[in-house]
Amino acid sequence: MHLLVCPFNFPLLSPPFSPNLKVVQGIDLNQIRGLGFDATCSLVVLDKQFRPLPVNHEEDSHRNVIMWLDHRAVSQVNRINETKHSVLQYVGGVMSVEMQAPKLLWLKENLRETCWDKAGHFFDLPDFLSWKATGVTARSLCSLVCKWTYSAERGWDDSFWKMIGLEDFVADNYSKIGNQVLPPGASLGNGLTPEAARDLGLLPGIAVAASLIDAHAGGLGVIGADVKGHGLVCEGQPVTSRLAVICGTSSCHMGISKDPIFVPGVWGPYFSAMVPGFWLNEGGQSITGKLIDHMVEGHAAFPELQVKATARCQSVYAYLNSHLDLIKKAQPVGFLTVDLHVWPDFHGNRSPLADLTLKGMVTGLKLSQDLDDLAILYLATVQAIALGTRFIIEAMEAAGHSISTLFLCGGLSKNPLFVQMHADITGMPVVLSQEVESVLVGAAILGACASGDFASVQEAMAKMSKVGKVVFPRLQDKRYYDKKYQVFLKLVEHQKEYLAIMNDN
Ligand SMILES: Nc1ncnc2c1ncn2[C@@H]1O[C@H](COP(=O)(O)OP(=O)(O)O)[C@@H](O)[C@H]1O
Ligand SMILES: O=C(CO)[C@H](O)[C@H](O)COP(=O)(O)O
Repeated sequence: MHLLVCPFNFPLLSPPFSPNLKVVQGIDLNQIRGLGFDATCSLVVLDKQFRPLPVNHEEDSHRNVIMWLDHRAVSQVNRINETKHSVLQYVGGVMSVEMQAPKLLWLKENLRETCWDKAGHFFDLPDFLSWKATGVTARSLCSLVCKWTYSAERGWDDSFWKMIGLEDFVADNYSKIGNQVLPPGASLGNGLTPEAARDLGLLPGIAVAASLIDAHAGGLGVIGADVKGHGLVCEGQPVTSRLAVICGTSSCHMGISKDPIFVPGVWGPYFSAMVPGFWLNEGGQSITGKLIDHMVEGHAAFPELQVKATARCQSVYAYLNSHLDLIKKAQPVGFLTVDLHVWPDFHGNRSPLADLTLKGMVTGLKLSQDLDDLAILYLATVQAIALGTRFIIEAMEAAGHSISTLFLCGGLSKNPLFVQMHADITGMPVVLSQEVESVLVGAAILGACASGDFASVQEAMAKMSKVGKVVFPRLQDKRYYDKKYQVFLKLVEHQKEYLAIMNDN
């Protein structure tokens, strides 16, 4: 049996459906039984005839997607948060500017005639993809619960939409944002339409699953693996002791529980939004991989790094890691940042502070800007991201989670330094999957459920997620990282003090 996975981790224009067909090269198409989608939670806007509508003042309908990390709707989200509506309890107490309600309100307030009045369908990107494949407009419970304030138990809350000025959705029974909701992995309609099959180079009628947001697919892809024989504390413990960390452009920290846990500043609790029957809390850092790229590529020594890495046929990150090994001498590599500290919120803080006004900070810069400086700044950035993970875990544990093991996936999990720093700084073992692209495993799990090959998502998770490597923390370095963490917390405290000084009249 082969399962096709189609990840779309980027916003795309509505038509045409432009897949990467390499994934099925050399495979007998008759063996492809199910198709699952995951994508970032970007907002796709279509008119009543399903044609793209512009989400910009230039009226360019080729740009009909508001990307997840777009922070245009700051005023709208502030007003939504001021309502203190009870649905906000289920998004960590504070709605993020990256969710869909503020973006929708922005469209209504800013592009009334060119977009809002003409709009027929607002989709989360994963739901757009499953609609495009099947013609079925049903939404996934995952996207609606996590980004649109839908409750798995109570459905839409009319009073919320009325209170924030989007009563339009209530009046038409939510037809534009979804009034048919299916659990991730449920089979959609008659499967792949002939038109989509032609576009994708697949056979019509294969099962297509209700989709997942990318981070949630990553969570499914890793969290249920059988860990026997790896010497892990989580062996024999409930799955709720595992935290899936999906780290790519951003990082998402997915923890599950049997009962709802309210963690201030951490999204959720969301019922059945990832693993059916479990509540999900989702911590996050809005930029992580993007921040590392930004720090490295913006440094004066980057051109020299590129030349040297290319000469060795290495990625810049592999080169930097080996360079750090050279300059560390006898000490552990992490100790190179004793006087260089980074606060990583260059795009605001998602969790646990839920403060989009926070900015990045670096302290300890010198006049020199050579390759050693670049490598050490890169290390301090990686450490800052790992310290941010520790900050999120502490908030989750203070609220009732009990986490013992991290399961990492996403582009950053290919970086051994990033993985080791997460182990050392959190003090927890890090499990990497056999399949590096675990987000795709999550999408394949959906396809396998839709095709009926597995009776439940849990069964598919247990069979399809596999442990690869385990990285243990260097506990002898704990004292050093505890001190780094103390400085980390001071940085944000100081940033708030600066703001207070500047705002004092
Ligand atoms: N081989 C690698 N070594 C180190 N870092 C990597 C590697 N590949 C990707 N990355 C990092 O991962 C990030 C992208 O992760 P990815 O999961 O592909 O992104 P997305 O979240 O957008 O799907 C990049 O920003 C980069 O910092
Ligand atoms: O909010 C999300 C998950 O809930 C986004 O989809 C996610 O953070 C985007 O991630 P990336 O660009 O790293 O794939």
